[in-house]
Amino acid sequence: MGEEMGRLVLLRHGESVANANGLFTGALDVPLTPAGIRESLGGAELVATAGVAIAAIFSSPLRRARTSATIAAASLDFDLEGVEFDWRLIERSYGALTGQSKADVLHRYGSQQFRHWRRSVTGMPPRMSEALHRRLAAQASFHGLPSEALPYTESLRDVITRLGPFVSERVFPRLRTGESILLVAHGNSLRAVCAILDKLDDDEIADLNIPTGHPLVYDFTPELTPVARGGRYLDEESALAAAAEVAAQGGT
Ligand SMILES: O=C(O)[C@@H](CO)OP(=O)(O)O
Repeated sequence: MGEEMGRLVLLRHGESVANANGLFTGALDVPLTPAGIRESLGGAELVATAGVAIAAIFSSPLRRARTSATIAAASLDFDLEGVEFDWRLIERSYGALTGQSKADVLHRYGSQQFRHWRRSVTGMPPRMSEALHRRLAAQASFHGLPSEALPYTESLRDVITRLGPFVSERVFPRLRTGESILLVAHGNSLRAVCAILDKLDDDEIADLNIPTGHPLVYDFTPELTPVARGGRYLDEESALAAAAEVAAQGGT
């Protein structure tokens, strides 16, 4: 039965400089750290070893995802020119929190507000200033993208809304024809993809954390329901330990 359906592999970019410094990143266009480069390579090698024949790679156009997608393409012997970029995979806009220290925000506003902004479905960080918006829009990765690619702030619900059409227009049709896909994106844009695939409720979304560099594989029934809810990490034990570390960022 489900054998002819393609597989979907979700890969969060490797550790970025902002991740390493404990900053809210969102639309900040930061590079990977050396450890993040190694993580991306390790993640791609796991996909290659698992024998998933990737027919399409979609990536967020932000630098940290682009680098990870490039590393993955090279390890999977996938034509670099064939990597497709889609702005809808960009990280959730963290509004005025962009670039701020998670520990400072936690200290200033308390754990309830911190978790509401960071993990709830409806929580919206305060809107960013015009000056910050101008500075972020001027980053090279945003050149040529539509204005919707850089909202002044965003809830996870907004990210789910922008990714719904991406999943139904670009992902599902290829899975139906048996093509396997690699999606390279960000912690919160991938949480939104999981929310769509698994039809997660608000509490499940709030508890979901995606670690950097660990491939998460979904297999589907012909009705495009995940065979295993939540998918399966190729390196389950270390991925779950890394997800717990993400959950604890900022001291929560
Ligand atoms: O800072 C961010 O943009 C995200 C992902 O790196 O962090 P968080 O896990 O706190 O949502």
